[in-house]
Amino acid sequence: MESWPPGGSGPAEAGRRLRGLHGADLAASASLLSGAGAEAGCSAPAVAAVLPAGGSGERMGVPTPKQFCPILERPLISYTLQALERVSWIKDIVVAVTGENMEAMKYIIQRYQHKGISLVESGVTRHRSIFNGLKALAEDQPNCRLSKPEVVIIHDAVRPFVEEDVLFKVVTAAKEHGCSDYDLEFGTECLHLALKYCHIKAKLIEGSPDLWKVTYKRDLYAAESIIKERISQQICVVMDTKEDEEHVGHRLKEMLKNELNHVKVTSGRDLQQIILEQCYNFVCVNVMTSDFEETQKLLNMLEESNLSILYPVVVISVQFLDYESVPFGQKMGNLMQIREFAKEVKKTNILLYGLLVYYPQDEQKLQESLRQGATIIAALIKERNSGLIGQLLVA
Ligand SMILES: Nc1ccn([C@@H]2O[C@H](COP(=O)(O)OP(=O)(O)OP(=O)(O)O)[C@@H](O)[C@H]2O)c(=O)n1
Ligand SMILES: O=P(O)(O)OC[C@@H](O)[C@@H](O)[C@@H](O)CO
Repeated sequence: MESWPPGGSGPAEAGRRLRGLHGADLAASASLLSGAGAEAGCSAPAVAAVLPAGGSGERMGVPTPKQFCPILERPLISYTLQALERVSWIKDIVVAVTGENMEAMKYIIQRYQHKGISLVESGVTRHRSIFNGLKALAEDQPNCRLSKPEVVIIHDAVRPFVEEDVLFKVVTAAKEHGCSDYDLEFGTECLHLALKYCHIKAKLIEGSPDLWKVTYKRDLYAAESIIKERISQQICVVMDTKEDEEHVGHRLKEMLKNELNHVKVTSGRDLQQIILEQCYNFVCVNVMTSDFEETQKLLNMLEESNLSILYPVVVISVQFLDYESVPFGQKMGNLMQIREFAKEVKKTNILLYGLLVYYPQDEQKLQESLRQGATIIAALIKERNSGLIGQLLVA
C-alpha cells in the first residue's frame, strides 16, 4: 500500500478530461485524467507530476535558462525534482524541456541521482509544455514506462520549495471539490482555461510563503539563502578525546549553541547515524595535536556516504594550540597539509576549513578565543564560501 496520508478520499468523477486546480499563490495545480486508477474504493489516487521547464527565463537576464542556473553549484531544477521525488505517493514525474536542453537535463538527472523522471519536449508556451507532459501520461503508448495517473500535479520547475502537505491538499482538493467563483475571480489564466475548455470551476488552496517562483536574478539569491539556512540547522562536533565538561571542545560546543540559536549542536558519538540524519556540518576538534587523523577519518566516512551529492558539506578542523609554549612555526608544516586535503575533498563537494584556536593558560584569554572560534565556525557554516577552503583561520 502506498503511503498516501490519511484523509485521501474516493474515486474521481468520471467523464471529465481535465480538471484544473490552482494553489492560492499560483504555485501548484492538479488535473484529473479520466478513468485511470479511479476504481471505487481506492482511496489513494495514482498521482503523477508534470514540470514545465521549457522557458528561456528572459526576465532573469542571463543567458542560461533560470531552471538550469546553479544554486550552491547545483541547477535550480534539481532542487525542485528533489522536493517532488521525496513525496512517496508521486509515482511519475514528467519534465518538459526544449530539445536543445534535453541532454543537459539527462545529465542533471544522472549526476544528482534523480529517480522516476521522464522527459518530453516542451512547447512554445508554458501551457503547451504542460500539454505535452499530460499527453505523455495520458497516452497508452507501447513500451511506455509511465502508468496512467488519476491526478496530475502541475508544478513550475522554478519553484524549488514545495512541501508535501501543500501537494497533498491540492491533490485531495482535486478529487473532492466543486466550484468557487472567488477562485475564478482571483486566480490566474489557468483557472480560466479550466473553465473555458472543461467547464470546471477550480478550488484555491492556501500555499506556503516559500512557494514563490524564481523569476528575477534576486530570486536566485533568495533561494540560495533559504537553502543555506535549511542545511545549517544541525552541527555535529566530533571530539578527539572523551567529552567531559572541562574539555575545551565541550566548551566550544556550548559557545556554538549560544552563537547559533535554534541550531541543533550534537556530539559525533554515532557518526553513521548523524550522517544518515543528513547533518551537513561537522566540527572536528583536536587538542594540542597538529595532525589531521581524526579529520581524515571523518572525511573518509563522508565520502563513502555520498551525503554531499546534493548539498555541500562543511567540515571545520579545529586545532587548539598554545602558541606560547609550542613554537607556532614548528606546527605550521603539518597544518599546511590542509590545503591539499581541501582541494581533494572539494571534488566531492566537501568544503574543508582549518581553524586554529589559541589555548592559553589564562582563563579569560581562553574564554575570548573560544568565543571568537565559535563566531568563525558559525560564519563558515552559514556562508559555505568555497573560496575559503583550505585556509587556516585563527581565533
Ligand atoms: N514555453 C515555455 C515557457 C515556460 N515554461 C516553464 O514555465 C514555468 C514558469 O514560467 P516563467 O516563470 O514565465 O518562465 P520563463 O518563461 O522561462 O520566464 P520569462 O517569462 O522571464 O522568460 C518555468 O518553469 C518555465 O520553464 C515552459 O515549460 N515552456
Ligand atoms: O509570467 P508570470 O511570472 O507572471 O506567471 C507565470 C505563471 O503564470 C505560472 O508560473 C503559473 O504558476 C501560473 O499559472
